[in-house]
Amino acid sequence: MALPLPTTPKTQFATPKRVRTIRTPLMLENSENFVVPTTPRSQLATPKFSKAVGSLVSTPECFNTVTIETPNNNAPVKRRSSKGVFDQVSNLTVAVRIRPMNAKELACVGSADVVKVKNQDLIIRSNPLGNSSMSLDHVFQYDHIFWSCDETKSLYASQKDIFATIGKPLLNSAFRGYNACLFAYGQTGSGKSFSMMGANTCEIADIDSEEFSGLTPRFCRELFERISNLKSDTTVSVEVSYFEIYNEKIHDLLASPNVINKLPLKVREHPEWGPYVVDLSVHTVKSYNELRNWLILGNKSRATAATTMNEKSSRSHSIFSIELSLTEGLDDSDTSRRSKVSLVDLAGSERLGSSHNSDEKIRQGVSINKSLLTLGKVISALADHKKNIFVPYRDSVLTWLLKESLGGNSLTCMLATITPANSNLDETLATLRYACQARSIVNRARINENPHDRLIRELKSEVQRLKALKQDYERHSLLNSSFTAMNISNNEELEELRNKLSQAEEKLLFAENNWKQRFMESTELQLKELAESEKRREELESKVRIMECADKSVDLSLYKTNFLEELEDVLTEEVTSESKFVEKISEWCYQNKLQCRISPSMITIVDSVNQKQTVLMTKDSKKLGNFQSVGEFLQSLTWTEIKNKFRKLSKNEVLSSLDQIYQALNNLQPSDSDNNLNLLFARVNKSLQAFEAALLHNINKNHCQKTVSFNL
Ligand SMILES: Nc1ncnc2c1ncn2[C@@H]1O[C@H](COP(=O)(O)OP(=O)(O)OP(=O)(O)O)[C@@H](O)[C@H]1O
Repeated sequence: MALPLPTTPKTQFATPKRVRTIRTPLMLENSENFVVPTTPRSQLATPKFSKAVGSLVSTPECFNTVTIETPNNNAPVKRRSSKGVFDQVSNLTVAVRIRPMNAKELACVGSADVVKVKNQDLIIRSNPLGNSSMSLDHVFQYDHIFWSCDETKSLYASQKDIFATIGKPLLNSAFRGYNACLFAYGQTGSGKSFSMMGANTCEIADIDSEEFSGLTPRFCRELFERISNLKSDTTVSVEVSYFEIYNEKIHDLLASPNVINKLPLKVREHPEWGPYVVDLSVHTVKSYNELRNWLILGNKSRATAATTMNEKSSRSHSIFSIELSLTEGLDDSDTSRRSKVSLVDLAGSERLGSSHNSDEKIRQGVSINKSLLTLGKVISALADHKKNIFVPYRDSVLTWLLKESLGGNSLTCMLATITPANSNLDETLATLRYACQARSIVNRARINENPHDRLIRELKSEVQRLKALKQDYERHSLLNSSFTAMNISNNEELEELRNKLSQAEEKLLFAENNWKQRFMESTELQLKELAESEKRREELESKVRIMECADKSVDLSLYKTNFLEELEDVLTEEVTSESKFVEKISEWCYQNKLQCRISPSMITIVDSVNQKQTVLMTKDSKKLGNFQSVGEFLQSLTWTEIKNKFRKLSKNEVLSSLDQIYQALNNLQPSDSDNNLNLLFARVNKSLQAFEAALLHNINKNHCQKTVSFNL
């Protein structure tokens, strides 16, 4: 689309603040191909916006105004570092894509294409005072500018070109073990989803179409192509997850249908791996087709809402993540690397006021803006490069989750999408300035690998480097063999190099041996544990076998017991002849008022009235059968006279003795706290009382002899 021919401004005007103004001769311009300044780049650098100078410039008739909006030259330039903590320190790669004008934009009264790409410059022409006779050109520079407005022109950048320029380098990085992130930023309808996913994100044919397929499917396709070309001893694992952030809430786009739309997921931060989504479903994929199915499923689940700008405009931020793990080698010297790739399609960045939305959409817009607003704050804090500046990553879910991708352990690319229509000029300028600022962000990426692998890899590359140097020197010294003086110095350097090389080789050998040793130790330990658990498993299995066997073939009914039956048996057990004998004797004694003392083997019968006693053995029970009655049997026994050694006690004496015992017990009463002793005393007391009662009850008084006898 041709730019309108600018006419020379007649009056002085104020250049917008924060931009440096230079003057371009108007004579050199034409409507087709206007010319941008040929000033060397270093001179064109614009100071940072925050420190930028505003100036009032009087523009002569023959000049049009050009503002250079590229970030200042003090921003860190791309650099690599093989030493130190980080493997790669580099600025965010920023690319801009311009889509063709759509029917609606073309139909606008006075519609015009205000975007022009010239060499490395992106030029936006504006009429600051709404006056078509005055124009202001904003010149921006980025790492890549993709002009996708007319495919018949050579400048045209197709989906394939875009992937080749910004997608492939990230894929290369992922295979080397770096985290990577690609995010699309721009106003609604500017082509973010088209660039990231394709024309129609829910159809296989479109996702795979050579013409329309976007960055994400191309990335995944090439990922599996490369995997298929890897060495056969490489073990690969690919896991994918897909979620959206909608109204600051996270929804899993790949969760099973019964989980979907349930409670939003939460973000947590792991000290080593950074922020992550808790309980997000992760799916292992073995082929591109499998992965594409998940991608389409996720795209279908995305929340969409119509806006005035784009019928199916997405109001959510979506993040598709791929985790790639590679282990090379099948023996003890294998090395493994892993990387996480995040492909992010942000929601439209336009200001809320520019779309006429319902309340719900305004609410969505507020949340979307919160995330994008925080993204803006994060980008400006990171672009500032001041030490200890606070970066508000945690102020929104989006920035928290993108923390590693913005100024962290990741190689990151931002794709800013814009429309060429003059009706979107403000949004376009805002997007481009945002993108400019993002260029200053410096990421510090590390290869994600185990420390041993890292050490060995670094030493190997050092050995390679030194070997190459040594060969160079040797070749060099051969060529110059005729120059003795030079030869001497070369020899010295060669010697030094040899030393360095042998030291590095020694270190490498040591590290490899050390690693092998540790590997063997841990393998041994694992084998031991395996053997232990195998043993336990066998024991358990054998127990199970025994139980199964017992269950099948042993008749346990024989061992069944019935307690009540057994008790009954005990109670009804046949009384032995001896116990019957003891029973008969004691009964007879009781009836005839004789004392009968029973012990296990003998019975002593005392006739206290006649002062006689006899002893019979229980084992003589059979003798009872020879007599008519127990009395007869007892009379047949030998009775001996009782020799009374004890003085007979009077009742009073007995009672007073008991009183004394009670008294003593009272005096000896233990303390309240000694429960066991108290219990014992209570029992003694009770026994004494029982004894006393028994005495009184069984007393026989003999008034003639003034004696009492106790029948106990
Ligand atoms: N480079 C392009 N070439 C042709 N058509 C394009 C291009 N970029 C975008 N479009 C078309 O423009 C329309 C809007 O694009 P897209 O849906 O990608 O915008 P978006 O920025 O993702 O919007 P939203 O923020 O609402 O998601 C679509 O119909 C898409 O096909």
